[in-house]
Amino acid sequence: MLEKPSKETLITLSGAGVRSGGRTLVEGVDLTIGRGEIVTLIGPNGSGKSTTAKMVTGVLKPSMGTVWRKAGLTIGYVPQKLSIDWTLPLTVERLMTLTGRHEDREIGMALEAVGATRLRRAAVQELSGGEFQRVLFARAMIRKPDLLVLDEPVQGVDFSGEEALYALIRQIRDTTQAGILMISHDLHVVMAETDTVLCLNGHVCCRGTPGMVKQSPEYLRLFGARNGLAIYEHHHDHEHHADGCVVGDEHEHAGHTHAH
Ligand SMILES: Nc1ncnc2c1ncn2[C@@H]1O[C@H](COP(=O)(O)OP(=O)(O)OP(=O)(O)O)[C@@H](O)[C@H]1O
Repeated sequence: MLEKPSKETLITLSGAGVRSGGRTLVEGVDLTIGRGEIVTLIGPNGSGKSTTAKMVTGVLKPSMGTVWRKAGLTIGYVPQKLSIDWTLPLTVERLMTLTGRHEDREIGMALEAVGATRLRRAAVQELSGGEFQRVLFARAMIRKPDLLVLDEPVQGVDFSGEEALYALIRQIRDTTQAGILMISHDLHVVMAETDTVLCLNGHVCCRGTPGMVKQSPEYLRLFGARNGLAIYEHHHDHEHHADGCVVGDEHEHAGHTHAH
């Protein structure tokens, strides 16, 4: 019998890291994202999630290790924050064309794909957190990227909005087969469809598949049943100093305390 071909690799980071101003921001990151795969980065503040995402998007060059990208790889990026002048009137339609010219039809299709058609002529300033996030997704998807990088996509969105956004990410993955790299603002709860979770703290502390939320009484007790989410259980084989350094490692780190 023929073996099922493995998913096309979009990007591979091998031992990748960044040093800046004499500090190691993150190091030793091994990470592969294939077509249709969802990889989630978790870790405390300052643990190197954004730095790793920036190596993936190419905004930052690794100072150690390598980053390999499929030839012609297109990346869509949904930032954590968008620096726009909130005092100037700006419609959703205009926001979609700020960084590139797109036909009316393309804008319409991108907004429709994220369920935001009715927001086309709305003022960006008046959107709810979840609506704004959808519009940012549409803006990233308009280039039909092979890889979508989402920096804390559900931050500031309430529980039901969060579920709706995860459903949208799932739908985008299913329909476009884009690879997805997501930064989670939560240390324990990640999207259930996540194929691989990487827990960072200046380096990769642990990695694995998330456990199913429905099997976690602790989670159910806290939040009740929620669809589309899962608990990621941490299993680390090392301890950290108060500054985030691994006990037994002598070099300098930029991270913070991380309880194991
Ligand atoms: N351009 C830079 N120059 C120097 N240090 C930086 C730079 N960018 C980030 N850092 C530092 O690198 C470390 C990792 O930052 P990074 O933004 O990757 O963390 P993060 O896990 O995304 O944090 P958060 O959850 O707070 O967004 C932090 O200590 C940060 O202060």
